[in-house]
Amino acid sequence: MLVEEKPANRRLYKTGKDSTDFSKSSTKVAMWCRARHRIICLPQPSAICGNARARVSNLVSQVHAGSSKGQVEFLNWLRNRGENDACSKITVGMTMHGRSLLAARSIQAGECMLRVTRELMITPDMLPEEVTQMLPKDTSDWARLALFILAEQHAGQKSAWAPYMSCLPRIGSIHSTVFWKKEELAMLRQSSLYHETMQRRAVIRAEYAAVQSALQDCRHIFGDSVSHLHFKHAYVTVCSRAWGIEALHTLALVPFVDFLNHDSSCRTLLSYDEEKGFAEVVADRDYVAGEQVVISYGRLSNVTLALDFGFTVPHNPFDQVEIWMGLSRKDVLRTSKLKLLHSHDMHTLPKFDGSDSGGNSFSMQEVKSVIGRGKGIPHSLRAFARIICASSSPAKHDGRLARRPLKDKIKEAQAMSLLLARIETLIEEHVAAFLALQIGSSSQFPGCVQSLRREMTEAVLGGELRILRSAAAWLNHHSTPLTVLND
Ligand SMILES: C[S@@+](CC[C@H](N)C(=O)[O-])C[C@H]1O[C@@H](n2cnc3c(N)ncnc32)[C@H](O)[C@@H]1O
Repeated sequence: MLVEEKPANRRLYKTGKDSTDFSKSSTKVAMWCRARHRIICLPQPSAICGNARARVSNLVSQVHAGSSKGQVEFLNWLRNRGENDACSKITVGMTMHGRSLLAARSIQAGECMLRVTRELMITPDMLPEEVTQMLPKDTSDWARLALFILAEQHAGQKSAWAPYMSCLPRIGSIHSTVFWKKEELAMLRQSSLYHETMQRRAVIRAEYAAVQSALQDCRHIFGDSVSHLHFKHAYVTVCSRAWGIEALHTLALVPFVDFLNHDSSCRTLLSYDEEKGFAEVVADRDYVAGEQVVISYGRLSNVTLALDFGFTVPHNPFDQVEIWMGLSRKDVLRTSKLKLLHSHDMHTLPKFDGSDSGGNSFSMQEVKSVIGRGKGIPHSLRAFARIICASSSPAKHDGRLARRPLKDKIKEAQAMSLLLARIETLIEEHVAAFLALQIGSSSQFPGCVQSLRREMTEAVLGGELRILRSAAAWLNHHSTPLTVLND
């Protein structure tokens, strides 16, 4: 059987469009759930809510209530703006996850913990008009909010948002893989996170280039020079804190709400009430006074958490792994197989030069049961494997049929074996990367930043390995003619 390997630089294959398309595709990816006029808002760029059990360790003993000068100033500023419903039950403090929100008194599940008004939200249209006029039309909302932050930070104490701006992360304190050194990122080569990070960097670079004239002509707003690092830091700050507010058709920074840390077991989301014009957070559990209050950023894998937010969670129930499958150039049936794939909406990605790569990337999740139906391994991936394995020119309707197990059990077993071989190769590569990480002496990762990034790498590779092994166990069981599934 002939299988084409993943192209060396998948970034160019992933969208087949220029890098600035990230912002548009992320807008599409973002999801909101509507309940009457109340709309659930989700952090962007990311996805939906989660309910699995893997709690953030929010030990009360590690919590320090809000006493720092900056935090007191921030809370006073919030009250002066009339946002009393924000902080009547909640206060600001520090935990092992940085600035955090804490219950100021006991809170019951189902209770509204905090409420903030529309006026507190920072949206991209709040950039000064003279800056907006200088921006290319397709400047993303992320870039616009990044420029807003840079402008307000330049204004310093004169900014109406100064107490909030001073609470935003400092340069060097966000651990998104976008900021990792070459040798740190190299540890992640086996993961899709590596390519996604390169892609994100390219997007930020392109957006930085596109806003140059605004930065240069509005020095009175931004200061004499905004370096690429400053812009990138502001951009990633937005990625790690902004929410998509569908009712307002916008991305928004929501001060105070963005001090909430993520817990993958939490079912609490931010919702926006269109009629009353406020956003609120309702508790999904009881909290005792002083305990850290958490929210869900969505059902996010460690790859997304590491890229967008700069952290990972252990045993993340929403982990995924990307698998590349492609038709070989040497396959004599390649053209007819490609035609068949395309006629059944099974896309193959274009290469940088516009030609067809003959393959695609598939997201796989953990397969929970070896003897079950293999939920977690996408049907489209299995169909792709069946089509790769076809040894005669497939009939027109075969694409649809390929989504079901083949009637010929030997052929079905061959297709599943092909998939298994691909997954076993990935397992070997992941194990080798994992071993290299273990062997790497601590002198290679001297400081706490390095050891944190090493832990993040372990969480990403470990999660992917867990999924790959679960799929291999299922495929091992279903890749002989005796055990293949019947539809
Ligand atoms: C929306 S902000 C939350 C407030 C943040 N802790 C702060 O200091 O401003 C998101 C950032 O909080 C941190 N964070 C949130 N949840 C976390 C978690 N479960 N584990 C580790 N860090 C977390 C990460 O640094 C992330 O980029």
